[in-house]
Amino acid sequence: MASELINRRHEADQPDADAYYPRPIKPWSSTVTRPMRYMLREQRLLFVLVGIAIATLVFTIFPRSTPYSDPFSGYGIRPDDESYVPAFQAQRRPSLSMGATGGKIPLGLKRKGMRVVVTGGAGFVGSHLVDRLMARGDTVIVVDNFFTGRKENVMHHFGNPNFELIRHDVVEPILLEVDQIYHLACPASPVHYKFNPVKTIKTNVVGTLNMLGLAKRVGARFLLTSTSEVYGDPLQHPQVETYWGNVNPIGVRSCYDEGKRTAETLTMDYHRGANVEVRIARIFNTYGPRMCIDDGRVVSNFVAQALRKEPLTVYGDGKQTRSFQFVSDLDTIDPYTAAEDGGGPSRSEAGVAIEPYDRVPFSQTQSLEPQSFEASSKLIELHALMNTKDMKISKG
Ligand SMILES: O=c1ccn([C@@H]2O[C@H](COP(=O)(O)OP(=O)(O)O[C@H]3OC[C@@H](O)[C@H](O)[C@H]3O)[C@@H](O)[C@H]2O)c(=O)[nH]1
Repeated sequence: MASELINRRHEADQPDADAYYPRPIKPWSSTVTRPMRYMLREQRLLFVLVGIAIATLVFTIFPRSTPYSDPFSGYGIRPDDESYVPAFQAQRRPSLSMGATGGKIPLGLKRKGMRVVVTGGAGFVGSHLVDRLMARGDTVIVVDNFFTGRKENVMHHFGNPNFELIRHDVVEPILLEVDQIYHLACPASPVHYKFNPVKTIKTNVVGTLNMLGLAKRVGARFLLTSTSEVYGDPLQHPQVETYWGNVNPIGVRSCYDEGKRTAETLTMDYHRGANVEVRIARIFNTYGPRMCIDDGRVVSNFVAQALRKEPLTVYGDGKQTRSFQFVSDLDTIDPYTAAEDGGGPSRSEAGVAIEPYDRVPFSQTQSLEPQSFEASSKLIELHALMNTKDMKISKG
């Protein structure tokens, strides 16, 4: 009993671990003098002063001259590109470029060309457009997944500091700071777009959504390359831009026809709903250099068969008609800017009507749609269409 009491008293005498004891306050003189003594020891202060002097000297002799660098991604940024001013910087933060110091011309004033992205730019039509934009002095970023596009189509621009090539599928989002977006990415030959129909419509819908989202985000102007196939099997000839078409929604070509129609819808909805500046070009049958020999379209098929001295295969009854144009006409002829009263936003049709194939033997019969596309002989220049100022909006 006694021992128990003794032990308890012992516990009571122990200091309480949780109790708060303020630290003894140091005299103020030691708080000030300790760091000073530290600095003065071993000539540390001298070293600091010499460091400041060297830094001042370096910044005076070599003023800041590197251009703005994109804070978002590594895509397409070149430190040597002084003409590059991101769209959002030019539009929303003008004071940044105007306020650049160091004896150089402010970045915004040195800018020469546009910074543009061309999706599908390694393809047949896209690569010709890229040539045109490069010649104009633009900085061009080509985005292509090389499903039908080929590096050889743009290889002659490799090494040009104004050119960049990115392997990317537009069904995945991409972030680029650009002023203009030319959206061409999609297989265009019936053989190719029917190869994987789900992928084709996904490219048209999701891919176009992604690029429109980009346009909205960076404030870029957007051009959609649509197709004469939005008229389906037209009941009106030639097709005027206000004609809404006659399209089969469940046919084998629907992935492309309806895909492009949806892409047009999305483009207009982004324009009306998000104020994105848009252009839509409905391109008719185009042929020319860089078209693949196995492209599957009628011109390449006929040329390949003629070279091999084989009979030309004409599908169906051979009475179908198309409007054809040489690819350079799409990129070099003076612009026809559409947007007639009641028409969509700068919609244009390109092509010239030709006679049906009435003198070639046909060796193959198959059920086909549509029977004819006829443009009203309007020729457009894609890049000129993109740069038109007028836009008339359909009231329909
Ligand atoms: O070997 C062939 C190939 C095609 N044809 C016929 O020639 C016509 C043209 O066919 P193509 O395959 O060249 O192209 P389509 O006109 O059907 O589609 C094209 O139209 C507009 C563009 O946007 C697209 O690039 C493409 O889909 C069709 O009636 C087709 O049946 C042949 O008679 N023989």
